[in-house]
Amino acid sequence: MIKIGLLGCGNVGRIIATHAESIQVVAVFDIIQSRAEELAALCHARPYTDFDAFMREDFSIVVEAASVDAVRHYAETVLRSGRDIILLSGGALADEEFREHLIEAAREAGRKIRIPSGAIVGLDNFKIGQVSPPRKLLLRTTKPPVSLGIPVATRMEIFKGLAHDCIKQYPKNINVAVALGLAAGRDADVELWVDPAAERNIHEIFVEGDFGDIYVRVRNVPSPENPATSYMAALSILTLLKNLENPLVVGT
Ligand SMILES: NC(=O)C1=CN([C@@H]2O[C@H](COP(=O)(O)OP(=O)(O)OC[C@H]3O[C@@H](n4cnc5c(N)ncnc54)[C@H](OP(=O)(O)O)[C@@H]3O)[C@@H](O)[C@H]2O)C=CC1
Ligand SMILES: O=C([O-])CC(=O)C(=O)O
Repeated sequence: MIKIGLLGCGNVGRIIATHAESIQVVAVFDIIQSRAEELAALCHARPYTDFDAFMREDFSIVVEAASVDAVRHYAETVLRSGRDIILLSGGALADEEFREHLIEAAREAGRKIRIPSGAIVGLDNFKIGQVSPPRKLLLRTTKPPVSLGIPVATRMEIFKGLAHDCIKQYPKNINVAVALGLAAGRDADVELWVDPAAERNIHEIFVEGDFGDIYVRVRNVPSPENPATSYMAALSILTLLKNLENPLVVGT
């Protein structure tokens, strides 16, 4: 059974801890002690607020479900300790210098950085953009006011621009845009909308290239404990973990 260390004991961390069937959560880490203790009790793991002590535990993979800042602070140490890392806050990799540095650390340590599809779908075949660059790559995200923490009376566009700028302003809401760009091999254009009529977190992806065109719409149920985060993002991590050691690999 794969042993994991869980970095971040919030909404996604809790879903992973309560659905950990094909994995063993050995240790959990959060800056808030009560959260770490509560989650550890759920999955019979050991709780830590001291990162160095957490890292002394016996696990082979760290699952990050914390924040863009946490990735910047801890990811390199994880890789250099000889562990793989799964990043849900993949928006941290929008910073090209940091990204290259982290990839180099992974290469030197012989480890892997994994970015799950998270709250969108189809990341595997958006990778065709690395072979045949798309003419258009746009993510239009629409969330309810509660997800963005922006109370509005009517539908409003709150950002239009490139993913690497959007993630700086909305680090808890648009990691998906950075993941899409990393898959497709170029920064994605982003429109971020807040809509009081929306009950779900909606991600629409538009791609055009030599292959033809794609339109994907995902209508995600917000997580009850953190409406900014779609429930599907947690399921995506659980699925990645379930398949890590499966000899049958489905998808590009
Ligand atoms: N790629 C994707 O498709 C998606 C990515 N995400 C991202 O996944 C991450 C987790 O989501 P979710 O569980 O809903 O978020 P939560 O805010 O519910 O949980 C995150 C937890 O990690 C803690 N934390 C934050 N920074 C650090 C740090 N530097 N060191 C230790 N603990 C830290 C938080 O503490 P505190 O509350 O005090 O900050 C909180 O307890 C977020 O960054 C989110 O934006 C979410 C959905 C989709
Ligand atoms: O969960 C979502 O819908 C997307 C999200 O928060 C993110 O990418 O950070």
